[in-house]
Amino acid sequence: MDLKYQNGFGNHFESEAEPGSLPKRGNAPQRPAHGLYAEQVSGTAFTAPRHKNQRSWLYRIRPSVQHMPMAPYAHPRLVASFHSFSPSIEATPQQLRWDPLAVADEAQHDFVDGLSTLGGAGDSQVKDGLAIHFYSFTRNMDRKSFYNSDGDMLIVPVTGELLVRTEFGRLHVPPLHICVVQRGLKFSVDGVAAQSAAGAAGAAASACRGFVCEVFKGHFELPELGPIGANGLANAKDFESPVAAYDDDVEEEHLVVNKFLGGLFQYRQAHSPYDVVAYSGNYVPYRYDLRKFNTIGSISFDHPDPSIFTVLTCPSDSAGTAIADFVIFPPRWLVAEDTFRPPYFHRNCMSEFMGNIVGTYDAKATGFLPGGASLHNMNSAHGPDADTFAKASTAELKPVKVGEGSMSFMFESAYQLATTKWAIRESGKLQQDYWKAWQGLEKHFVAPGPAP
Ligand SMILES: O=C(O)Cc1cc(O)ccc1O
Ligand SMILES: [Fe+2]
Repeated sequence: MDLKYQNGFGNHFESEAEPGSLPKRGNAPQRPAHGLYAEQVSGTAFTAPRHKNQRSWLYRIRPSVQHMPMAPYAHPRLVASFHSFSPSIEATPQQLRWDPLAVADEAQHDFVDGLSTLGGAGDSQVKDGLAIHFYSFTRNMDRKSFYNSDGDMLIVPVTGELLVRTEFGRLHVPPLHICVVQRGLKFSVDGVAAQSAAGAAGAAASACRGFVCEVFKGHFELPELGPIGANGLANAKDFESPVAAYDDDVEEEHLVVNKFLGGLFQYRQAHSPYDVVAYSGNYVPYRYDLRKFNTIGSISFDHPDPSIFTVLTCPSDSAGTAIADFVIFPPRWLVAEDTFRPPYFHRNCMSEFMGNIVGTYDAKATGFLPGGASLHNMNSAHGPDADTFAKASTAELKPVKVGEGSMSFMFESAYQLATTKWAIRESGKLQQDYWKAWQGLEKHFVAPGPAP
């Protein structure tokens, strides 16, 4: 798909779909060019520190405020309250793993209706916490648009190429890419095959599936590099933001769905939300190709912690502690000497939700399938399964490339994650025997005899 992008993470971008649409001076001239309306969208408080401050100016055909009254919008599988006593929640510290997820009646769903909450923590009302959703859809959103007042959404496609239409222009997001659409920005998620099938409005050729991490506070940032130095991990230059583009059906009626305080609301308007002819600013959606990640690892001994695979982090107020880290496990060389090379046995004070996009993951010989997921909640012990342990304990330690053609990811959070009833019961995909993955680990200890 031949779309144009502007590169750079957190840049102050400028883009015009029609030349001369941006003001020559300042942001809010008395009469913007071409009869456009100027509208600011804020991503941080007006008074946020300058290095954190995010906002964009949109030059659009009609202002966003021109719409009909809001009304509730029903959604069966979106969960907002993560207290253990909430009727939608079934929380457990048990290690959990799911076969590839699906939604039984997904044929009728678009992206918004096809969201199913797997779990989360915290509360959007006071802007702290996160939610993890699975999405699955076979229908385009057409003249339906979505914006989230609860937080930013990081979208990880597993099956199906996405075309994400936003107020800022369009992003092509196939599997092995991710995109982030921030709080308050309108967007529509379609399947690419469906979009390009002229005349077949609505129906998609095949199901699109993937995962969403929604963060209720702040925004995703690039992680600190510390002693790694000025380069490495995800390079800022590889993040791509859209160029301005506006709809040709700007005068048609559109439905807008808003996620607010955990619930959904809807309104109609007699014009497209994708009527932005030009924009400038640093609050702009972006995509990233995971294959561009510069993977760093041990070249001596020991297995480094997976924080070296952090693509993006949404920090909490506690330094180095994330509301959500987005971590990936790309193909990489393992060369460490005298080392148990796969992920170690561990008990983490952070919660680890993982998904498999493609291939096999080096800690699990079987059972963690593309489209599947796992959750090792705070303090729940986990690590290599018995087969992986047996193989890695005796493997010849020559350089090996692991995960050729594979990609798994993790949303790691400082919060305890409460799972939904949908995730535990209704999805029908929870593996009941996951606990057995570690039961084959044998006792190898032999007490040393008394000293001679
Ligand atoms: O549990 C997991 O599979 C994720 C993970 C990977 C790793 O290399 C080290 C620690 C860790 O939690
Ligand atoms: Fe782990």
